[in-house]
Amino acid sequence: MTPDARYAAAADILDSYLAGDPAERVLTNWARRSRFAGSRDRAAVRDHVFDAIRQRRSAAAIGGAETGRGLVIGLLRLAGIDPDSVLTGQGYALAPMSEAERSHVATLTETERLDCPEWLEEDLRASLGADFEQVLSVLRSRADVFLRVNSARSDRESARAALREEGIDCEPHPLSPTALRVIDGARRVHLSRSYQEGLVELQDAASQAVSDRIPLPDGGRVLDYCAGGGGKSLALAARFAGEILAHDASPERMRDIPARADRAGARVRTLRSAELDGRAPFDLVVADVPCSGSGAWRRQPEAKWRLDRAGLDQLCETQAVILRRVADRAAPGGAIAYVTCSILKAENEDQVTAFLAGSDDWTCERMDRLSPASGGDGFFLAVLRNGG
Ligand SMILES: C[S@@+](CC[C@H](N)C(=O)[O-])C[C@H]1O[C@@H](n2cnc3c(N)ncnc32)[C@H](O)[C@@H]1O
Repeated sequence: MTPDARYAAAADILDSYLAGDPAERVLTNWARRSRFAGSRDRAAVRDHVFDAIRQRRSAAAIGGAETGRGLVIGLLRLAGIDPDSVLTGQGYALAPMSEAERSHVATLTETERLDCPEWLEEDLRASLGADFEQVLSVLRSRADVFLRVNSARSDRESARAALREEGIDCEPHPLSPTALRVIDGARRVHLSRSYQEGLVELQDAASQAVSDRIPLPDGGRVLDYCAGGGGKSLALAARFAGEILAHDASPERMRDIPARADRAGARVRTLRSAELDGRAPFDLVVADVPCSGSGAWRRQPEAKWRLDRAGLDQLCETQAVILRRVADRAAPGGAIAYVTCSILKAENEDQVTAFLAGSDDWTCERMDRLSPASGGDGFFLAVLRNGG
């Protein structure tokens, strides 16, 4: 495909996304239909699509329309590329710009320029304070790919050298002693020996930093209550000699955990909800709760535009319920590690304050906020201790 044809394909895919289809599904269907598209074409089209979604508001304003075509014109202008050089009408390129499109000039408001959802501006300003502009700007860019070195199997420099031999170039990242940022060869990671033999896992650097800061008990029982695919469970297992029990309200989300744990040589056992009471109490419960994902909008930009007030309120309610539920399962003297990948106070500090107000036996031992400006996703961690 020519570079112009890739932009045309992105415009079509963006039209379906704007009509309500998940971008990932539209991309997969497009790739199936487009046998002529090689792996480089697919990667480039995908990048255009997700770049446009990350910058949806500013690109629509600069492009003159919230359509696939408008977003592509806006995206090109934002990148300093003359749209006339791409919308040529030749071959499979988009049709040339009309006079109205060519002469469109937009003066963007600050929230448009920062791709901030209008309705959430006040909450984000209150949550981020002086960092509002910097964090929102960072969230408009692509996320880095990070690996976690499995410290039970290797050290960071040896893993880095093994990856280099397989054509994957990495550098250490300051957020965590196990974090490697992939500089080149990210698409080769899944097939690499280092990955398949459990030397490294894919995990955001800030997610690793959060796991590093969770205080593990000396022995005893650890429950990962919202385990999902097991990212936190596996990171903790590398530092913990005992068994980690993984649970999720949707057990199908944990289906990859046994294979991932085998690869890493980790002791992680999945539990069904009905089995929880029989294993309680726990010395540590990790509650990596469902949240807005606002700290990870770089990685999942669709979530930014999908979120609304009712959805956020519902998430906050679920988080409060989970906190109360896990508190009932913690041992005397035990801890809860409350984690979100949100940058919103309502899901972070406000949840901790509300929980402590209703729970005399509990205190907050530490609170950490990891900003997306530090290179990884935005995360929040509160360690709550039961005085017993
Ligand atoms: C942020 S994700 C977990 C990510 C995971 N810990 C990791 O590090 O890869 C939140 C998870 O919470 C689960 N969940 C949602 N509501 C829940 C509930 N009421 N109880 C337990 N898990 C829940 C979701 O299915 C989802 O997998």
